[in-house]
Amino acid sequence: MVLPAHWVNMQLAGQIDPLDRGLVYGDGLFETLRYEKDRYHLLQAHMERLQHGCKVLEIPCPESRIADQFAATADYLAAAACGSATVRLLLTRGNALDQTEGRGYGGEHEQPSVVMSAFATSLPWRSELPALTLRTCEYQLPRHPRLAGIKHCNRLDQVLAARELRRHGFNEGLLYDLEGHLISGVAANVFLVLDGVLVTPELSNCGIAGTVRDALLSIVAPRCGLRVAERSLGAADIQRASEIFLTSSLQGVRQVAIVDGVEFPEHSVTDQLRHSFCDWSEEAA
Ligand SMILES: C=C(O[C@@H]1C=C(C(=O)O)C=C[C@H]1N)C(=O)O
Repeated sequence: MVLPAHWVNMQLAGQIDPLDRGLVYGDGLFETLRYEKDRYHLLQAHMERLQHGCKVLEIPCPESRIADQFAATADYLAAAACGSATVRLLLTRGNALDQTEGRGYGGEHEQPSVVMSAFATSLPWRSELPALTLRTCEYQLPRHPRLAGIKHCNRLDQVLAARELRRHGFNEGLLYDLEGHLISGVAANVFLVLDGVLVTPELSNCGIAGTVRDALLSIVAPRCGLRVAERSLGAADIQRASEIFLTSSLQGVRQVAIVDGVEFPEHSVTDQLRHSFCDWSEEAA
C-alpha cells in the first residue's frame, strides 16, 4: 500500500484524460478533508458545499460514485494502517466534446470525472500547533460574486498569494479584496474577536465558505456561549481585535500570534473554540 495514492474514476493510479475540462479550464470543484481514526471529518458539510458548487457550475453531482470512492479510499487507508490522512476529492465536468476538434469552452460534458488523492499526514489533530505568524498579502482578491463561497478549481489567486508569501519567508497570510475588505487567509478562513464577539468576513463577493468556519458559526460558538457575526471587516479591525485565528479543514482552529509584526498574545477564546470544535467533530461522527 503506497501513499500518496490517487484514483481516477475509481481506478487506482489511473490517468486523467488530456481533454478533461478540469485540467484544461479548471472546470471543476474540489474538497480537502481530514481523515482521522477511520473516518472523514465534516464529510456531510464537504458534500453539501460540493453539491452547492455543482449547482452553481451546472455540473451533475455523481453522488453514488463519490460515495463509492470515499469507501474505497477508507478501505485503502485501513489496509495501509494509515490513521491520519489528508484526502482530496476533485470533481470535474469531465472529458467534454465540443463540436470542433474536441476543444472549446462550450463543450457538452459526457460524464464528470471523480479524482481522489490520499496523503499520509503528520499534522496533529487535537494537540496544539504553534501559533502562526502572518503577513498581509500585497496580492488582492478580485470580486466574483457568482463564484463566491464555492471551492472551484480556479485557485490562481491563492497560488500567487502563496508565492508572494513564500518569497518573504511566510507560510500563511491575510488576503484582502481590491476594495480593502479582509477576506481570509490563503488556505484558511479568518476570525477576529472584537468586543467579545466572534466576527468573520462576509463572503458574498469572494472567498471560500469553509466547512470549519460554518461549524464554528452555526454550532460551536453558540455552544460556547459566544455571539457571532459575519460582516465586512477592514485593516482597522485587525488592530482592535483581542484575538485572531484561522480555520481550515486540515488544521481545525489555529491560533495566530503575530500579524505584520504586531503581537496578539491572548488566545483564551481561540483555545476554547479549538477544544470545543475537536469535541464536537468527534461526537458528530
Ligand atoms: C490547497 C489545498 O487545500 C487547502 C488547504 C488546506 C490547508 O492547508 O489547511 C485546507 C483545505 C484547502 N483549503 C489542496 O491542494 O488540497
